Parts: sequence; C-alpha cells; structure tokens
Amino acid sequence: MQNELLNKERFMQNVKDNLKTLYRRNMDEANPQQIFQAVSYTVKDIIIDQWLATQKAMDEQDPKIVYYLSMEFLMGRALGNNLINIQGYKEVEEALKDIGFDLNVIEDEERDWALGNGGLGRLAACFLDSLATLGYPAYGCGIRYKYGMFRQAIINGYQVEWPDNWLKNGNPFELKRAERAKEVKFGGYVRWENDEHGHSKFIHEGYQSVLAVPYDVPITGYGDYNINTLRIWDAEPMNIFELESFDKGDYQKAVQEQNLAKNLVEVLYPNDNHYAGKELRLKQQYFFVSASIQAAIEKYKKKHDDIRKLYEKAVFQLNDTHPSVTVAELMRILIDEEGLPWDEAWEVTNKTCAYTNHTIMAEALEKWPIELFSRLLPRIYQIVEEINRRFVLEIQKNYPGDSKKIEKMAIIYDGQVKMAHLAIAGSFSVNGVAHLHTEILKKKELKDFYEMMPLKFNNKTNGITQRRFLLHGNHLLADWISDRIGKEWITDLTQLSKLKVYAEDKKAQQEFMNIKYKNKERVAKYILDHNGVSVNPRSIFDIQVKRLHEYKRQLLNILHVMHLYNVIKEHPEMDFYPRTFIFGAKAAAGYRIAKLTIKLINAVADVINNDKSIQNKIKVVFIEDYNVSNAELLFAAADVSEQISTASKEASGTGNMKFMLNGALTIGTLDGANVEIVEEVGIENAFIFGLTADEVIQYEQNGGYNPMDIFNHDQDIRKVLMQLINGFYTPDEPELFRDIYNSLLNTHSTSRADTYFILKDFKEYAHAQKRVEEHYRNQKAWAKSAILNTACAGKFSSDRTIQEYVDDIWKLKKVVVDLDKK
Ligand SMILES: Cc1ncc(COP(=O)(O)O)c(C=O)c1O
Repeated sequence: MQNELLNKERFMQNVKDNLKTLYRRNMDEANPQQIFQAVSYTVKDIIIDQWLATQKAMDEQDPKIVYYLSMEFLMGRALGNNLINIQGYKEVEEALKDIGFDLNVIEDEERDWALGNGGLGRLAACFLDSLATLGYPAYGCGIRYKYGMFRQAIINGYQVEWPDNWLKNGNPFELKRAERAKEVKFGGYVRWENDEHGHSKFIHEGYQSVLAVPYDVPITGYGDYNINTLRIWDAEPMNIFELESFDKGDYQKAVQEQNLAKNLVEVLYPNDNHYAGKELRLKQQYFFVSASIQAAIEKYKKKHDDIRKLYEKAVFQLNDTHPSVTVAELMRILIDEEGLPWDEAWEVTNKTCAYTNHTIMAEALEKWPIELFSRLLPRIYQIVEEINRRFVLEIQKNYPGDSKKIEKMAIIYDGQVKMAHLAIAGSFSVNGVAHLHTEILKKKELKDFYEMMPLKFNNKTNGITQRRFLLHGNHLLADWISDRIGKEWITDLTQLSKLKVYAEDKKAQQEFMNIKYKNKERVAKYILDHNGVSVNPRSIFDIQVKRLHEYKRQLLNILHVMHLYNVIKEHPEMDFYPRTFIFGAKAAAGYRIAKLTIKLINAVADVINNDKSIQNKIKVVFIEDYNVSNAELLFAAADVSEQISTASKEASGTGNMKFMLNGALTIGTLDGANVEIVEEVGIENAFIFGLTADEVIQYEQNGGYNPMDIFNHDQDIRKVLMQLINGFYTPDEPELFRDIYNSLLNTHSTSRADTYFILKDFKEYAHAQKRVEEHYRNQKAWAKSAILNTACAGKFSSDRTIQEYVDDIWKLKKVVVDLDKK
C-alpha cells in the first residue's frame, strides 16, 4: 500500500465512521448501497489530499493546460477505477472480505456515469485517465446531465428506453463549486454604441440568463498519481429567490429563465453519429462552452495580464464539432470583454483551438439553420458571419474565380451554419482518429480544406486505457501478465510485446486459455442471471457490442446466424463447433430500422435457443443495457471480436482495441483502426474480409450496386432474406421485418439499395467465419493467436495517443507534484 490512509485498519475505521455520519448505521446494519457510499467517501478522502497537492503544484508551476471540451464523458463507474489507480484495490477487497462483503457486489451498487453515447464519449474518458497518469495538466469540460444515456430494457424483444436517473443516490465523488459559477446568456438582441473614445461597443440586451454551476470530479492517474479535474456544468436559474417581487414582465422572464435552467441539462441526446438538429442541443453546446471558456480565461487572468498570450497557457481541444462554437465564443470574449481588435483576437483564437474530426458520415455533420442560430445566439452569430466573410475572402484569394470552392467550404452557406467548417477555420490543428480515417478526410471529405491548409491536418489514432480495460476488467489476465513481464505494462503498454515469447509455449497457451475460460464462465453466469439462457463456456464466444447503427452492420452478423441455422437444420450430421453469438447495442430512440434490428436479433435468438434439435450448437444472446461496466466483462470473455462495419464508415473504433487487448481475435473489415490492429498483430491472427474502403467509395461514386443480382444467384442468401418476410421467426407477424428486407433489396424505394453493402460482403463474411471455426478447432494455433493479440496491443494505449497529442498539438509539460506540500 502506497498511501498510509490505505492501511487496512485505518481504512475500515474511516468506512465505519462514514457509515455513522451518513446513515447512523453500524457495519452490521448497513446495506450494500450504504457500504458503497461509505467506502467511496473514504476513497475520496484519500484522493482529496493528492487533488489539493496537484492543484497547488499547478498553481506554482503555472503550466500550459489542455481543456478537453466534450459534450460526452462516458466514464463508467468510479469506485473500482479509483481503487485501481491509487493501487489499493486488492487491499480494500481483502478488508471488505474480512467483514463479509464482496467488493464486486459493492461496485455493482454504483450506477454507471453514462454521460455519453459510445466511442466518442468513452474516448474522452480514456484520455482523462491517461492525462492524469502521465501527469499532464488537464481539465475535462462537459455537462452534468441529470439523466445520462437511457437505460435499455428489452421487452418482448423490443428496446424500451428508461430514464437513467444516475444521481438518484447522490454522487460521492463530486464537489459542487458554487463560487465558480458563470452567467451564460441566450437570445435577445445586439446593438452598438460608441464609447468615450469613439470606438463602437456591442451591447447585448433582452437576453435570458442561466447560471452555470460547476461540479468537479477528481480524475486519478495511476501510481504516483496526479489528480486532474473533470468539470461538469449544472444549470441553475439566476434569480431564484425573487419571483414574488417581480413586476409582470420580469415575472415572465424569471419563469422562463427557471424553465431554461431546468431543461438545459435535463438529458443527454441519445444519438450516436447522427445529428438531430434540436434547438435545445445547440443551447447545451453554447452553455457548457461559454462557461468553460469563461472559467479558463478567468484562471489565466489570475496570473497574466496579456490576453494576447493566452495560447501559451491554454489549449482548447474540441471533441468533434459539438463544442465548435468555442471559436466564436472565444472571439466574443477577446473582442467584447477584453477589447482586442479583430485580427489580434483571431490570431489568439487560432493558436488556442484544435479540432478532432470523428466521422465522415453525412448525417452526423452539424449544420444549424441561420434563423435558429441567430435567434438563440445573436452576438455569436454576428461573429460567425464576420469569420465567414473573411474566410471566404481567403478562399477567393487562393482560388480566384472558383465559386465551387466557396460553395463547398464557406462556414455559412445555403441558409446554414456549418460547424465543421467553423472548427476547421478557427483551429490550428485538425486531426482524424485513425490512419485510414485521416487519409479519407484529406483525400475526400475535407479535401478542399486540406489542399488550402495542409499543415493543419494530422492523425491521432485513438487509444484505450489498459487500467480500466485490463487491470480492472480482467484481473486474472492482468496478474498472469504481471507474473511474466512485471508490472510496467500498466503505464507502458508497449511492454506487452515481451509476451510474444510465450505465444508458442504450451504451458502459457494453456494458462491463457484457462483464464479466457474463467472469464467466459463469469459471462455465462451473467447471461443466465439476466437472460435466463444457459450458454456453454466451451463454445466459441463471438461478440459484437457497440451502438446499433446500420453502418456497423449488426444485420450482417444476424443474417449470417440465420444462414448457419439453416445449414445446421439441413445437415444435422455436420460437424459444427458450438458458437455463442453475443450482441449488445443501444439504438437511438428515433432510429426505426436500428430498433427493428434489435427485435430481429431477439426473434432469431428465441427460435434458435429453443430448438432442441440443434443440440445447442448455436446460442444467440442479446445483452440488455450494454454499458461500460458490462463491457468490461464482455471484452475479457471474448474469443471473437466482431468489427464488421462497411469499410470507410468507422472512423476508428475503440471497442476493437479492447477486445484485442484481452486476447480476442478480430473478424473484421479493413476499416478504421482495424487496419492498424492487423498491421500490429499480423493478418494471420485475424480474419479480414470484404470490400476495402477504396472499393466502397468507388461503388458509391458510381451509384452503388445491384443487390438483386446476388438475391437471384445465391440460394443461401435468398433463403435467409425470404425468412425475413415469410414469418419464419415471427409467425404471428410475418410482415414485421419487411422494412429490413426492403432496405437490402429496395423493391419499393427510390433511395439506393443495400447502402451498407451487406449482401455484397455476405459470402466473404461467411467464409471468414468458417476460417474462424477451423482455427478454433486447433486450440494451440488459436491460443498462439490470442496471446499475440494481447502481446501486440501496445500501440493502442491511450497513453500513446495522449503523448502524441501533447507532442504535436498541445505542447504541454508535466506537472510535478510534491505530496508533502498539500
Ligand atoms: C459502452 C460502450 N459503448 C460504445 C463503445 C464503442 O464501441 P465501438 O468502438 O465498437 O463502436 C464502447 C467502447 O468500449 C463502450 O464501452
């Protein structure tokens, strides 16, 4: 134990004291939730000292700070992760065991902090972990949604959304910082008047205000750790006390402001890779951006007079376009409040903002109608107009007479404000999130911007934290690795390459497969408890867990399962290695075809799991409410990782890396970071199939392909497709899956058929799955590949990603914390 407060007796004494103060209970009277709270407060007490020390060191060393601005932080649970990072997990586990409590059960009392949709939000969480571990000064800036990502229930095979009241029992780790509250203004109008020097001054009037109130959460790094801060903003009304005393007009305004504050942070929009264009969403964006930028500038000004040098002490990283209004908000503060002339303000802004692009999916691009944008943010809109005017002049200078360029690149065009264009124009760095993705940005999606300003563009392949997704999620494998190569991998994942020598070692292979087996047993129990389905841990665990999206092609997976079922029914004598197909996915609440796909998976599961004649050769399981916590269990238990997106569509993926780290073999397309995974582990240790990104792009440019050719010529596919519309899986509702059938063959619609090339890739996918089976039958060959997957995952640590951001974009220095100075 590193920290004296982690001394077993002392720790438990503090837990007991906390139980008394919080609940007036003794240990033997407390329930697991109360123990969870008391343990968490005890851990927070330990962390607080280091947190103070880190803040103090930051104050003294006055380093440059990265502000990671993100609408989403998909943190998962805090207690277990904090214990891991302060290196007290095993000690606390033992201490609790001594008094009859299981730490796993206590951990289960914590609700996930699901302030995000999927990959993008989880990336932000991994980055915070790495920043703290590496000792770089950082703030995560986001929103304290009252309701996070919805809880998914499966009722009669359908997804039902339940509110995620994650704060119901309170959050033991957060600190309200009322003294740091900031005013954020919406609506109204702008006029200007001349000041005493004859300069025009903008006056914003008739607006509604809310008070942004920050809650700070400690982010523990691993080991001799720094503690950084995640600052999430809550909204409160400005004038809460004075309702009665207002005259009629003001009363109305006060009520409106109360409602605004209440609605603003009520709920996270549950769309992944899809822009819904809701006014409240733009309000949320401006709300947390304005509060965060105000706070950053306030911090800077405490120590520095010259606002023109802000970029020496602050960098704002925009996690996708969601916070790109930062560019205009910073300009507003620099011009209207700090009095800088436009050119100087623009230079500061351009040296302080950096933008990460996360997708090329057209439906994810944020574009706001001018009417909405200017009504909600009148002064910000004026500034965006001027940024646009000057940017268009620059385009004209570079491409005289080429109006097409303006059409494609302007920030305001066709009645819309294009947020990606604003982010690119206002940032000094634009990065993609995997090599292939960045290349597609440069060659296709953002080609014009790249050609005009090539130096801005760079790649930062995503990463994941090994602390949560191996050390915490897979204790058995973590211990096995540490026994062989020491513990350095925990903070230097490239050390895993030392495991390569064990790939052909019989004993190591057996141990590795035994660990996998135990993790599969753990998931089998989870499935029995949650789904009431019994699965065989000796079967191949083939897992696809991620958001449900057509481009991610869960449909390809389930159509293939339907095909396998047909084959087994037709050839009962056939030798087939038992397989458990596990799915987990939330669909956006309004995404009809995605929700129907969930129903299809469950309908297929119902039929197959209850067909005794196939002797359990296939089981299909849909994990309800896929989230970070059950993800940790699933990654540890996977034999096969399904990464089968239509090539070119998945920017990076991070689930793919988590599976690899835990020794699963990838079946996948050459998309996103899969390309780099295969580069690291070798194509012989993965199962790659399907169209390449170039081929997909070619087809798209030529108007697609004709899936009817495949339907007409391929009997297996035809049979599966007919089962979608002949009631094979839902005899009471034979037409239920007609829309899925139509999306593939498009017999009634004018849009392109099989947009995601599912039928085009089907045969190759089926063939790759055969190769999976053959490989698995040779347990030694499989074990070798599995060990190599873990051994070659070193590149995919978010520690590496963060170091690259630091070296190439942020230029930060580490903060050295002296713990005696707290
Ligand atoms: C809960 C959750 N959702 C979504 C994702 C992203 O998955 P993918 O990269 O496969 O889209 C992850 C990644 O770990 C996750 O834990």
